[in-house]
Amino acid sequence: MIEFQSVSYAFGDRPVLRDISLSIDDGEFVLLAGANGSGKTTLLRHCNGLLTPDSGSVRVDGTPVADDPIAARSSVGMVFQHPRDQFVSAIVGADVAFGPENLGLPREEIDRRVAAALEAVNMTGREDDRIDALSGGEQSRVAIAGALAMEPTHLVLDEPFTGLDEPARRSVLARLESLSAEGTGILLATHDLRDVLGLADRVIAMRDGQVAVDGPPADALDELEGLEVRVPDR
Ligand SMILES: Nc1ncnc2c1ncn2[C@@H]1O[C@H](COP(=O)(O)OP(=O)(O)OP(=O)(O)O)[C@@H](O)[C@H]1O
Repeated sequence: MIEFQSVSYAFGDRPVLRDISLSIDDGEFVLLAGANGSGKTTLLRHCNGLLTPDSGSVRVDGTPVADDPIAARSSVGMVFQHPRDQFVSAIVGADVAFGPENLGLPREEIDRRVAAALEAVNMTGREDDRIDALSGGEQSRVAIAGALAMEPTHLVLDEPFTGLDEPARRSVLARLESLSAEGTGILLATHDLRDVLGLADRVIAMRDGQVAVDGPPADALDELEGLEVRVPDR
């Protein structure tokens, strides 16, 4: 479980998160919506200690992130908006294998995870490709594969579908759905709820650093008006 307790955070004198309290259960599939600048990325970056609250606390599986950021980083997989900053290797297979290798897993388990993660993003057989020769969408897919290969307890994704083509998007969505069914908590920030709403257990929408909407998709839809979120036609 990821728990935010009265979390506030400011960049300089600009408050960006204001007294956020919420928890994401294991296996829960949660969409995080809200206008540009409403605080979604800032909230996500608190989940594994990349940012530390000015007040309040964030706990992962009961342990305050501030007490054990390394544990939080291995339990919470993150996929960021700008994957270029996320790569540690020049080659696809080596990059995706990096996290599992750091966990000290046996070679065959690493190979299994890399193959499964690349399959989930429709990049089977691309292990030897150079990352700098990939398109932006392909790089995003490698970044997602890197997080999947860690098989984290929680997965946090910031606009993961930007630049992905339709088959890749469908494949990633299917993988997220099965991970959620297997018990992985998923927190996915998006402006566009159209494809993902059917998979979600819950929608949280932010406005000016606060939680404006929090509920099951069917209830949340009515409340999203005015929050600059694209919703399915009804
Ligand atoms: N490094 C930073 N330094 C100063 N201000 C920042 C920084 N990062 C974000 N902010 C400000 O914090 C506010 C919230 O930003 P955040 O990126 O969390 O919003 P968001 O909801 O993820 O937006 P988007 O939908 O555009 O990704 C914005 O006003 C932004 O300008």
